[in-house]
Amino acid sequence: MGSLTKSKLPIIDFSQEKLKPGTDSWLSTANDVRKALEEYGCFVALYNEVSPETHDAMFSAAKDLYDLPMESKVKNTSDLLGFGYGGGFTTMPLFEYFGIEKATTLEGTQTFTDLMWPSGNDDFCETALLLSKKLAALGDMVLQMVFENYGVERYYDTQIEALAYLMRFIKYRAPMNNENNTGLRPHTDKGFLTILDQNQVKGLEIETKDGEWITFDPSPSAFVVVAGDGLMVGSSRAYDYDVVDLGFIFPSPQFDSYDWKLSQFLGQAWSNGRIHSPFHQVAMRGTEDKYTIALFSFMSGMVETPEELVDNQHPLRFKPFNHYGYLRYCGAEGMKYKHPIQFYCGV
Ligand SMILES: O=C(O)CCC(=O)C(=O)O
Ligand SMILES: [Fe+2]
Repeated sequence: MGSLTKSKLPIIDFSQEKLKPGTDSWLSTANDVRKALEEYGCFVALYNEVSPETHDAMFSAAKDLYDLPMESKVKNTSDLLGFGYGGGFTTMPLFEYFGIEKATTLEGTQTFTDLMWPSGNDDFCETALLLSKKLAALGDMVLQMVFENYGVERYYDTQIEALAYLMRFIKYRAPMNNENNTGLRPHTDKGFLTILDQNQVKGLEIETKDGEWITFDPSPSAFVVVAGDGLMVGSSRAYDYDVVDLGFIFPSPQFDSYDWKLSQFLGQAWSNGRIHSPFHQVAMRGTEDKYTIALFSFMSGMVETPEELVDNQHPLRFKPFNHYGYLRYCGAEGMKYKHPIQFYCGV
C-alpha cells in the first residue's frame, strides 16, 4: 500500500449559473469530468443545490438511526451485500450502515422510515427524499456529460431510466484506545456512480493509479463523485488477478455473509476500461465519529459497452452483464477477488 500524500483530488464546480447543456461552460466542465474520471476515477463536486441547511438537517436526523435498538435495526434486511443493515464486523468494528433502496422515491424513503420508526419520523423521511433526489440529479448530470463527451449520448435517456438508486447511511465510530482504526477496508465500488456526502470528520482516502493515498477534506457543499466498476468497462488500467482476503466485504453479524449487497465496479465496465474505478478506504485518525451518506446507482438490467467505445486500440474487455447478477456474484464467489468484474464478465 502506498503512502498518504498531500495531493488533492480534482475539484469541479457544478454551482455555475451558466451550466446548461450545450453552453461553453457545460462543454468545458464535461471535459474536466472525463479527464478526472479517467485519471483519478473520482473528483470533488462543488454543488450548491444541496443547501447547508439540508446537509445539516440530514446528518442531524440520521444520528437517531444509530441509537435505535438492535431489534429495530436488523429489520432492514436485504439479500444483497451492503443494502440492508450491517454492523459489528470483526474486521471493521467501527463501521455500521443502513441501506435504503429506491431512495429517490417517496415509496423507498417511507418504507424504510416506517420500518425503523413505526410511530413515524417525517423529518427523516422528507429530508432523505430531498437529499437523495438532489444527489441523483448531480449524478445524472455527470453521466450526461460522460455520455456526451464520449459521443454516445444516444444511449443516455434509456440508461438513465434504467438506473436504480441505493442510499446508504454510514457511521464510523471513533476508535477506542489501541483499537484498530480501520473504518472501511480498501475496495472499489461495484455500481455505476457513487456520490458521497460527509460530515466534517476526515477519514476517506482514495488511491491514485500510482499507489498514493489522497485524504479528502470534507466541507458541506463538496461531494465526492466516485466511478464504480460498471462505468470502468472502458479503463486502460491493467488488471491484476490477486486473490485477496475477505476483509473488504461487509459480513453481517445477524445473518450469514450473503446478507448484504454490493455497490461498486460499474463505471469501468461500461466505458471499456477508459474510466478508472479507484480503490478507496476509510481510516479513522481522530477522536470524533464520522458520518457519511452515500448514493449509489446501479443499472437495473444489462450493462453493455457501447459499440462506439470498441475499436482496434480498445478491444472489447467486458461481455454484457446483468448488474444485479454481478452484485450477487460479488457477495458470493467474487468476494475472493480484488477485481471480481474481470472474473465475472472479462473477455
Ligand atoms: O464513508 C465514506 O467516505 C466512504 C464510503 C464508501 O466508500 C462506500 O460505502 O462504499
Ligand atoms: Fe466505496
